[in-house]
Amino acid sequence: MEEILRQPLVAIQGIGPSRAEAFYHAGVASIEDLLNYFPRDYEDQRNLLSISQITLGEDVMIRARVLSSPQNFRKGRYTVCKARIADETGALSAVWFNQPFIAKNLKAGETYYFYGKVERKYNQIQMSSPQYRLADQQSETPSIEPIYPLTTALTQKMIRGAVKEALLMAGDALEEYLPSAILQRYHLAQLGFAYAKIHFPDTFEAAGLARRRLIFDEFFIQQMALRQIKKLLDDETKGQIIDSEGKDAEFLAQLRFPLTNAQKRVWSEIQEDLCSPRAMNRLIQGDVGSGKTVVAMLGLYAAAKDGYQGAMMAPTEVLARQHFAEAIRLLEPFGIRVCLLSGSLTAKTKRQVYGQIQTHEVDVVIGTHALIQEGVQFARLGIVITDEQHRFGVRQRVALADKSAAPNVLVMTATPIPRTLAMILYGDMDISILDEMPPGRSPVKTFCVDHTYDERVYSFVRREVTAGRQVYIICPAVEESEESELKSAVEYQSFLQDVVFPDLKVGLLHGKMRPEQKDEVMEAFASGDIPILVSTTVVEVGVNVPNATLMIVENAERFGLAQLHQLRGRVGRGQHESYCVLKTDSKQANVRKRMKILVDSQDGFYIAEEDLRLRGTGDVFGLRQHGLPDFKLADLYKDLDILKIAQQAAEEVLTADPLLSRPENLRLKQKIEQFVDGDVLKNSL
Ligand SMILES: Nc1ncnc2c1ncn2[C@@H]1O[C@H](COP(=O)(O)OP(=O)(O)OP(=O)(O)O)[C@@H](O)[C@H]1O
Repeated sequence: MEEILRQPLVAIQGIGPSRAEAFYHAGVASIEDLLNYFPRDYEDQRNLLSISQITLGEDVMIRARVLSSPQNFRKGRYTVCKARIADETGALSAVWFNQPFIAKNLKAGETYYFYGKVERKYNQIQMSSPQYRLADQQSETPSIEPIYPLTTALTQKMIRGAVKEALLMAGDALEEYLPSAILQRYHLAQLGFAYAKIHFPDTFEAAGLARRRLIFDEFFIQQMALRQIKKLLDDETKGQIIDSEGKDAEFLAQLRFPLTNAQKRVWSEIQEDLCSPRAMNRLIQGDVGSGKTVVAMLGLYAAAKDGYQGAMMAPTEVLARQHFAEAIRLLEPFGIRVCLLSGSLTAKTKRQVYGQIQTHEVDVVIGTHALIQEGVQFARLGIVITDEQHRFGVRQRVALADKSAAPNVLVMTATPIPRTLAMILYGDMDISILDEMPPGRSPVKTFCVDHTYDERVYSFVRREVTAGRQVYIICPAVEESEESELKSAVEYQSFLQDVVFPDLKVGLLHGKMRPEQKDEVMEAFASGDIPILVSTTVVEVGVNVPNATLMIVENAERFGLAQLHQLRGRVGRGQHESYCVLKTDSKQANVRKRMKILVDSQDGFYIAEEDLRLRGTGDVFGLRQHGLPDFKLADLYKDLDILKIAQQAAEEVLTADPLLSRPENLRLKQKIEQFVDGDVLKNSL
């Protein structure tokens, strides 16, 4: 029955290849796509008024005749198209901005329906950018009409007509697949009703119910899929059992500090996972500087001590080196053999290292992802530690689970993902949170200034350097072009070196440098040889130089809030008072607002929530990178309550029928499989 949904658009009467192509450009290829091409708004034609009845400031529908041919004229940066329109009770002007083609489409003497807001402008009554369509001769019943997002070759009329046909054709294919108990408990509309009414509602209430049901479905199917996958992994993986109970004392004794309570708690959660036969699949979420590295080292230590190998993958070469140095310091004293797999190794050395890994001559391998992904064979891999951007895909894990023994996987993230989002992104993982900073940290004092403060900022830099501290100066990547990113950091470094601080060493770090060069600079900065480092965001994640106390971010408006929070996290990592100066010349209100959030708060979770609130889910600190599935209707911020019931419902359905083997759940099961196989989750798998 559902085959009908997969039919191409040409199956719809009246849609030929060229119109199908126009739909294709709007992302609509099949009948199902068309049904899921939701209106962005509605026009309320029930509210058909005569011109004399109009209340200013409200959206209204009028039926009016175009008096004379519309005219285009320029006004500043805009092309304005203006038409006089009238009914029996009065006349007004309709105006459109930057849509000169309207002048050709609207015919003088014809009668149209116009829908839009009527306002008084320059002492004239005018309707701004109204939707319009030719009034049919036959008498029509007034209705609520959908307004779809348009692309150039499509009109509202074409889409409305096609959707009407598609709904008729789909008929039974939109049969309900949710158990009726769930529909009743959560007051959800039937699926068929939802599709019919989201497109052509009789009332706004019906449209609301339809929307709620379809948003529920988006969340529900996604949650069900993640839970199914988690369950599959839980049931089927035969994890490597690493018993570290009571064996960590000597490691802990060598640390220069006791673990924070949060670190202790998270470590014991990991220990529990490690000694269970089910493979660990855990995410550690910790704000910048909360001390994730030492927890990772404990994991590697435990694995090595129990006769397993461990791998830790870092997102950048700089970070891999830093972790490697830390591993040498913390693990080698216990006879644990550590090696670095880095892009800068010669092919010969690499082969040697591969051999050593295969024969278990090394216990812990630290590297960047590329190398680990090259298919390094481990003799006895017990634990894999990675970062969130490169978390093992679900598919990879399922594949690993198929083998005799699956490694334990620990994913670390410093991105303060709001909890609600974390549940969506990582619904297939267990989550541990490091919600405590090591003692002795004081907040990084943050200021936002414009270029008129340059001189003062330079003196501030000098003051910190004179006091023996170090400074980062971050330059933004400029407009996607890597060339210009490189240039701006390079130019600024030479300006600072030659003109402002000729007596001090100003280092330079950017992604285009060779790995050895980057290492050299990072090492020189870490050891204090370079007091001032001009860098691109290469230092964003994880770099740890506790003596650095001042960070200056140029063009701060170019960075996302969470990214700025990450960058700021490079200072304030030691005992000294630290500062962050956000430089921007932007006067835009939203930039000011965003900067103020950082000036006022140090709490990554709060910052992320605010970012989410200010921006909606459009591009919350690059969520795309996290593989967040695209929701068509759902908005993570506004629809949280629906997400919550979707989670409850998923729990309920799976508790009653864990394998979805009951006949009434058959369609649901198919839907989930389709979802997992299909495009929707592709990114996060
Ligand atoms: N319990 C602790 N007490 C005192 N200092 C600690 C503690 N744990 C970690 N540190 C120190 O805090 C600093 C930050 O730790 P680490 O680099 O592990 O942070 P992180 O969570 O990885 O941060 P980021 O996300 O910024 O990389 C390091 O200098 C580390 O030695």
